[in-house]
Amino acid sequence: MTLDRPLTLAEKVVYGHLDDPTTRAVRGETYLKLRPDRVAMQDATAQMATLQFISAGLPTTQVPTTVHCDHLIAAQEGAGEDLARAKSENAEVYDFLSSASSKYGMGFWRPGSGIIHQIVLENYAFPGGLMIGTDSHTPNAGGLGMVAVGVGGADAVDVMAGLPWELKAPKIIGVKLSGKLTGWASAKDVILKVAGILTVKGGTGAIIEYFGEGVDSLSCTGMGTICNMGAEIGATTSIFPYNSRMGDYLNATGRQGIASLAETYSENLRADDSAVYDQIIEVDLSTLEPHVNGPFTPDLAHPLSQFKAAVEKQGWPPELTVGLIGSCTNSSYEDMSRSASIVRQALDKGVKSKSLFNITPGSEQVRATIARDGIIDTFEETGGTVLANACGPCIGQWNRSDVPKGTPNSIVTSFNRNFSMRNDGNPQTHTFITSPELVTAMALSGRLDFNPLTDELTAADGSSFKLELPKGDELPARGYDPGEDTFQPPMEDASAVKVHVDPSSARLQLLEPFQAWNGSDYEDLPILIKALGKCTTDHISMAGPWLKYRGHLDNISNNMLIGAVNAENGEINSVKNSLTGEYGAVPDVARAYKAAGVQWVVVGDENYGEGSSREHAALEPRHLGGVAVLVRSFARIHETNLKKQGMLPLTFATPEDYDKIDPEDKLSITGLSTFAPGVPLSVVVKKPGGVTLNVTVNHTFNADQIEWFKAGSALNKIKSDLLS
Ligand SMILES: O=C(O)C[C@@](O)(C[N+](=O)[O-])C(=O)O
Ligand code: SF4
Repeated sequence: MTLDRPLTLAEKVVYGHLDDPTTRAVRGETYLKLRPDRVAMQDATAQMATLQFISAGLPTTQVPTTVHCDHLIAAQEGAGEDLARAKSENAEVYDFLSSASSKYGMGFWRPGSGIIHQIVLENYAFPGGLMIGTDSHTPNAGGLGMVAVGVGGADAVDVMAGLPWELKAPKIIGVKLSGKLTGWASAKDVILKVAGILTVKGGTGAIIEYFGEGVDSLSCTGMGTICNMGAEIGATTSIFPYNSRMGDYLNATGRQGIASLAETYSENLRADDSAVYDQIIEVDLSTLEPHVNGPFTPDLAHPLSQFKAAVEKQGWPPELTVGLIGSCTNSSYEDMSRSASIVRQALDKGVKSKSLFNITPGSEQVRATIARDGIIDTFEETGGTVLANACGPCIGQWNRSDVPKGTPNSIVTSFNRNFSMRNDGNPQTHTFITSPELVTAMALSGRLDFNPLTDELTAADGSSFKLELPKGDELPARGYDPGEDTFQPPMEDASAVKVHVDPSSARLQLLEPFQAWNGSDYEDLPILIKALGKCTTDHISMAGPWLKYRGHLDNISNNMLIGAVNAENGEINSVKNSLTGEYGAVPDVARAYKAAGVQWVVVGDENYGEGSSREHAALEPRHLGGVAVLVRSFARIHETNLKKQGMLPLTFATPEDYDKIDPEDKLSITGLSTFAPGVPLSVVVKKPGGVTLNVTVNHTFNADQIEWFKAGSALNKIKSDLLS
């Protein structure tokens, strides 16, 4: 690609992976066909991706691919017991993924290995690379200078099948970092602040690229934290330029060769001096203070100095029931060692954690190293519970027993999301996000409004003391201890391997192809639900106890939209069946429509489908008879997932038109016979009294994607192309 302009780093990496190097890319407009270097899938999304790969009848993956078992391990007693229980409870799913990995040439990281994004950083990420992952926090690898993008399983299938991966050329938002972190501030606070500035939809369609002298004051894993949480502002991904901190991390994790290549070609691993950004945000690290974000949304940012007042004013429960450090966002050696230094200070004063305190190491390597270095002992000495190397409470895999469901309470985590009900299924749990260091300090005090910069703790002898600044090693001084080898490499000859799906299984179900479009407009469709306000993928396809059904489309569809707020009555999981006039659970009403041969639509608000890459949020409405989702705006991944599954993601040309539609209206989607890129469609809204109004709706389909819709799904199109 010959370009007559200076390039940002993100463009250098993206355009360097074009299928056709002559493509001329226009940011925000051109659909790029790209060739990723790698695919990573976590066990809760890999099942459906693998089932789609199997249904396409493809022989083996064409691109290096790994499967990571990290989401299905429920936290209850602690690492050993929880992992043993998970291996027993999830044996069927692990066997399916393990055998499919062998059969289709994928590496398999067994349960206990660690969280996908930490494993990727430790083993596979490299500066200048491009990868996709079936998890929205895939961007964590931006901490090693990679363009790493979260996608739905169907996108992964494209790449595993040897097809190019399609991405609309992103805008590039620059974040210029100056100064150096001081005091209690950490890398986490950079993204907590940026989230407050950009909000949960501010990064949609954009790559966030960090630059400036402040970059060099951040550790590699700290840069990973910042990139990881870029998913919370809807960013396609985030990326840092190559620097010595990345080199140090690559050397510490046995990748000296990559480090030396990156040093040699570092010019290509940073933006050109006069690169142009679509927007620039400046953050002075020297004045950056710690932040606490929440509750219920990751962009509700509170500088620590203002948080105590906010807790009081808002009436959030000030007692801190549980502090949790870890998750893919903050579970590095540096995170653990800095947190342990705070615990140690308190223990030396005879003070243990007043709140329950849970710790999830990011990987077996981190666990083994912090165990060797006495850090686990320190956590356990203060009463902490070290959980399995897994997602656990972050995704609701938490058999929580300290607080009855429905009880208002506050927890604080070093995670990346805090949506309602996400961690423990309790809508009254107020989850706040901050750095692991601050989580630890708050847990020691037992209070949500504890500020270590101003407040004191009481020592065992009754004296008061202030916590000193956290101290920790960015990398283990004695090197990493790899711990147990939990990796199953791809098999050389997998011809004898059988992938078995029991037809009577409750957790795995082979997929049936979706029906092709019938060539007609959609007439007088009922609105299954008009969702009000925030409707994330956790609202559309809840995780937690539903994670066990992620490989069984019909069973998991019983959680469809049960967390969405019905604009008609302000309730969740209660909608009117327009055939009977009775109210019922959303999935039940959808099944009643399907049984009656009635197709339906969903109406939604801003940033619909925010959050996870779980394509179940698109597969489920498709499976239960939905044909379109009409909203004010979409989150990127979810909009693509809806297209991939043959649904119509549509947006109001006039956002205020959302208010003109009432739940009992009937919608007709017209103009489909001339469905074309850039040509809006028209929705005829019929009110119960017979009044009708026309609403113009937009879409972002390109010509290829319109073929997905006509074929019934992208997979149907792939199969027909492969067979032709
Ligand atoms: O949906 C899941 O499988 C859990 C997940 O890791 C997915 N995600 O972020 O894309 C998450 O954090 O929501
Ligand atoms: S955000 Fe939570 S659930 Fe998702 S990958 Fe990270 S640790 Fe796992």
